[in-house]
Amino acid sequence: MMLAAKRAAKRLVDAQKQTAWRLGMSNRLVRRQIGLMQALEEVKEAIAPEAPKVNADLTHFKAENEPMFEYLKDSPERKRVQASLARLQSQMTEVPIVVGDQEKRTRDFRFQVKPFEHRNKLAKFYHASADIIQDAIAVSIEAQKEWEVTPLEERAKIFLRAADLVSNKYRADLLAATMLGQGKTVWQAEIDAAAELADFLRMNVQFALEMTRYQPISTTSAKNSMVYRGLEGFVAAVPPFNFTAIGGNLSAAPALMGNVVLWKPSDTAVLSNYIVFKIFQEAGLPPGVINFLPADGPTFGSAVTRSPHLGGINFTGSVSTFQWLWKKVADNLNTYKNFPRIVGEAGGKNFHLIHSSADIPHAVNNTIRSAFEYSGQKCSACSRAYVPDDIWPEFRKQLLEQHSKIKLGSPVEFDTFMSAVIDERSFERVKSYIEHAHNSKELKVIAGGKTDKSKGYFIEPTIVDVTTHAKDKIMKEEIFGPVLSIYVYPANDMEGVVKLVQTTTPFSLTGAIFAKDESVLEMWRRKLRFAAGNLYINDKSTGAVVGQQPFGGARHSGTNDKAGGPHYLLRWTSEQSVKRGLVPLADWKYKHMVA
Ligand SMILES: NC(=O)c1ccc[n+]([C@@H]2O[C@H](COP(=O)([O-])OP(=O)(O)OC[C@H]3O[C@@H](n4cnc5c(N)ncnc54)[C@H](O)[C@@H]3O)[C@@H](O)[C@H]2O)c1
Ligand SMILES: N[C@@H](CCC=O)C(=O)O
Repeated sequence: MMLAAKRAAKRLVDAQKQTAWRLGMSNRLVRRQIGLMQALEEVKEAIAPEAPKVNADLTHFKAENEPMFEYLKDSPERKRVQASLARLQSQMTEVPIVVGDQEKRTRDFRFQVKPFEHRNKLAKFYHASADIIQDAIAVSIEAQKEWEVTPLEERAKIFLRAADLVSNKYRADLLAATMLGQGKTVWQAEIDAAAELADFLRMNVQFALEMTRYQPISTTSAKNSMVYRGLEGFVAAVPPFNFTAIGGNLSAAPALMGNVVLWKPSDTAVLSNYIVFKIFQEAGLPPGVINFLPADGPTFGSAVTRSPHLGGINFTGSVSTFQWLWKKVADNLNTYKNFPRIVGEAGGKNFHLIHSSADIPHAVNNTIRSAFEYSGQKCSACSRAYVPDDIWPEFRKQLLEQHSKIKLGSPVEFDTFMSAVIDERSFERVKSYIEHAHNSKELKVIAGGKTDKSKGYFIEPTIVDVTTHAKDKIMKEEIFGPVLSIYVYPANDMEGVVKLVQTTTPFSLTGAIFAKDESVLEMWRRKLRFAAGNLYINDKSTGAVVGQQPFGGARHSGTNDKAGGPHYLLRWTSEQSVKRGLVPLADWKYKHMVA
């Protein structure tokens, strides 16, 4: 692209020189002026983000992880994001409900605010009523007739085009909406709304093509085949607020496999999710395949679980919401045409387990990042750490030193490391855990601990020493905020600490072990086999990359269907086995029956 830009710029300069030289020669001047304008167009095209390109032949399609920008000072990518930030902040975007090709608005409107300046409204959106949700079900079932029989390659091309729009044309807007609406710093927005989203869209295409390549064995007497159908009915996609990419994936992955979808975005991520939805439209997704339905959670949950057409639920969020939905499905089981597929990724209480042989600065830096990046609002965030007493004094010193350098502030300032938590409900919940730590004789707040919601929902990165109380609720329950609790264990009690990690919480999402001693790593790996769906060795518990660390946990952390992995799409297809007989049957009797 740089070469093209240089060439176009040179043509522009040449055209300008010649224009000046020929000034006064009117007919040539006109031609020159035309040349000048053409050259200007070329420059604009060359410096603009690349236009989407989709390979027409997908036979050997292999997806690659999206390269990431760093947003250094004065870089073109930072300027693009700054322009998008300025634009989105200067207006209030209106987000309609979209059912089929119809935009809808209701009297029940709300505003999405910036978590770090909650008086500022970013978007106005409308909640869909139960009637609109019913309409959307009917529209989607109608759309399914054509979409489900559209060849996979055709569906795939739409999502590949969408991925290119994410990587290029709308990258800056997606980042800006995620920064302003969900309070992410530019880097956190880049890994989510650009890289992870583009990766989900492309990798899912590769996985779908690979999966559907499987065909059963045929013989001389029968030709066998496998048909990869969508589910009969619609899929309800219900994402959380914290990852723009998850909204895109929960809706696009089922749609890629021939399903129709009702996508209910989170109220606190509605703007970024709407941009993703618009990208799907621009990429060519037919109306009604994915319907965009901001709504009150229980209203949406009740409406979709009441419908006989419910084919599946693709959920990510808290355990309590997931359990609520599952119970509703159980209550309505007799009304469904099919057993709905239920995929749910839920919360975590993720651990960093550190050994005496660990590289201390490495473990400290990883713990700071995992516990506090995006204010601890990742399902994978480290919120409990186990440090042996023989290295604790040094570990503590380094941890507090690094902690003191963290900047808590507005995410639109590029030196900010973490910003406000998402909303007042979350602020109050996290604050209650910090107050519990302040008030408990057994817990000691050793860093942070202050909160302030006057301007934004700010909570200091907080570190709690749980000293003797390894099973305090602060070590057990998901907090989903910037609170790290540390238990200092006797270095010689390796069995004891492993048991604590295993049994303290009902979750099993992510966990990290830090040691240089290989025998310890091996032993911990074996003993913690069921303690984490994603286990990290000498690396932090956050930051799973699509196609590299397929993501998900078991126990109360979810159904562990591994988004970003090759098997996820199996949940969104209902296979049909077809046998075609090739040889006429001349006699119904078996050979052993004939004398
Ligand atoms: N395991 C994972 O992959 C993963 C990834 C991201 C987030 N999470 C989890 O998500 C949670 C944070 O997200 P959140 O606060 O948005 O979660 P949440 O459970 O409050 O909400 C999730 C979604 O469910 C909707 N909802 C709420 N009640 C509903 C109901 N009765 N019926 C239908 N929908 C309903 C919400 O509006 C939202 O869209 C944390 O627990 C975190 O660990 C898990
Ligand atoms: N992809 C994320 C997990 C999503 C949960 O919030 C990570 O691994 O950090």
